[in-house]
Amino acid sequence: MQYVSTRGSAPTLDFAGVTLAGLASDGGLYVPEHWPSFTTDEIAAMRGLPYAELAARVMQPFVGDCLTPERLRALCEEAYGRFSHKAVTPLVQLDERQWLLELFHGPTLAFKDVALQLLGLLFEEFLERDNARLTIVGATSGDTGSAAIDAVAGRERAEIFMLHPAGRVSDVQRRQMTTVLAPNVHNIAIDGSFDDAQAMVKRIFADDTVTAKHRIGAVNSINWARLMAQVVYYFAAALPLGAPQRKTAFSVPTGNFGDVFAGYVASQMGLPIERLIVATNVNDILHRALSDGDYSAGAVTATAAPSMDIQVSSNFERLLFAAGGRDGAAMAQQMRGFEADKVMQLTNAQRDGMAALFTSARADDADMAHAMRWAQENCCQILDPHTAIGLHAALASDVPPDVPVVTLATAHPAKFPDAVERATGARPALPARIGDLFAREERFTALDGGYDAVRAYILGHAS
Ligand SMILES: Cc1ncc(COP(=O)(O)O)c(C=O)c1O
Ligand SMILES: N[C@@H](CCOP(=O)(O)O)C(=O)O
Repeated sequence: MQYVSTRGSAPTLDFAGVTLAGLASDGGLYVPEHWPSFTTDEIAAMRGLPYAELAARVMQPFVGDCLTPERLRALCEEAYGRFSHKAVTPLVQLDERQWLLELFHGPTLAFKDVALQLLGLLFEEFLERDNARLTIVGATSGDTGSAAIDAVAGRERAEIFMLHPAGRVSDVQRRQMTTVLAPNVHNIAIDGSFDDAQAMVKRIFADDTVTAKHRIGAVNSINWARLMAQVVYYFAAALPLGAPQRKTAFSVPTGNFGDVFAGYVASQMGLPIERLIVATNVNDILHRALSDGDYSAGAVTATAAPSMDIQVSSNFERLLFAAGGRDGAAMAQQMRGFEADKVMQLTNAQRDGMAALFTSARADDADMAHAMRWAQENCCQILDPHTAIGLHAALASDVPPDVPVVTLATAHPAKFPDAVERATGARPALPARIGDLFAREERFTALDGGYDAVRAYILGHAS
């Protein structure tokens, strides 16, 4: 399998190449040059497989000959062996048609672990092969940071610089990052929003002084391997609900559009998906883009679901490219316009390409709290704020009544105890394995000098 950039002018790479490259050199995002697909019989034969085996089967076409099937399976077994639930991503029934897909049983309690546990191993594999080192630069609104740090801490060939917006992640999220004291981990609190942090990361990739000295890598969902690993759990959820004979709908709490784009990829591979519901908080650029074609970024508003406090939604570019006819030159021009003005109108082709599969909904903090209470009162389930936004959208959707609706439960409620307690009166406890989180020493550097300060810090500390 070869990968092409959404902006058309970066070199074509194989899977190992895109995994280590992260962002394409023309500023675009890598996507497979075509979507591999499974037949109905091949999908039916996946039913009942252990998660690691299912993962290897779904991902093999993307990996191509960069890993043997046996090696890919071994890496999946190692990655998913660290999850605290044997099913890895268990399905929980809420009522006759509503389901939750619990994606938070990994080491850092959010869906990011599903991809990042594997990505850490893939980095090691490919860096060993090239006898190379990688300087990872990432941005987080709370969950990618800890999952990436857990996956990379202590590794020989990689170091990580993780930028988070100061004061805009929960205390648990911050401590999950800043209490990891491994020498190859550098936490940086920036003065700004997640969007500012993400823009700095993209600038680092384009900064010749930095890239001349260090090979820069990505752990954010700009890295194709992140999305590839997330495709798997759409299969894991749909198979027990009747796929490939029966369709499933998914409601996906969305910020950077990685998780829901993985659902789009699953549908392109032949998984029968009735609908992908894009659920946003009041930072609703994606809801506006999908409902009336207006992709214009305003200021980021802080909400009770801080990981989705995002206005510039990186992976939307992958959907615009795929749904709009795969025209790299046009995409580059459209994105240059957006980067300059923060305003973009979707083309008719792009809107038509999305209309059949995607709908969207927006939830404010009151809607979120209402959904949390619904789950608590009707199903004895305590949800985290992001999952509750997904459930709000699922309950409000007009999916046909015979189609099961699966909400992706993207984080453990204990990551957001204050918001959960405010909405439900229940204060979720941290799982025992991180029960001492608030007693651990924290280490991070606060930088308020914008891009130049971050760049100088990385240049001064990268080995
Ligand atoms: C808990 C949680 N839910 C949902 C999201 C949104 O996922 P995505 O950015 O892939 O759209 C995030 C962050 O990205 C998150 O951390
Ligand atoms: N919500 C994310 C934001 C970064 O998204 P990513 O999927 O592109 O890494 C976070 O928790 O950091």
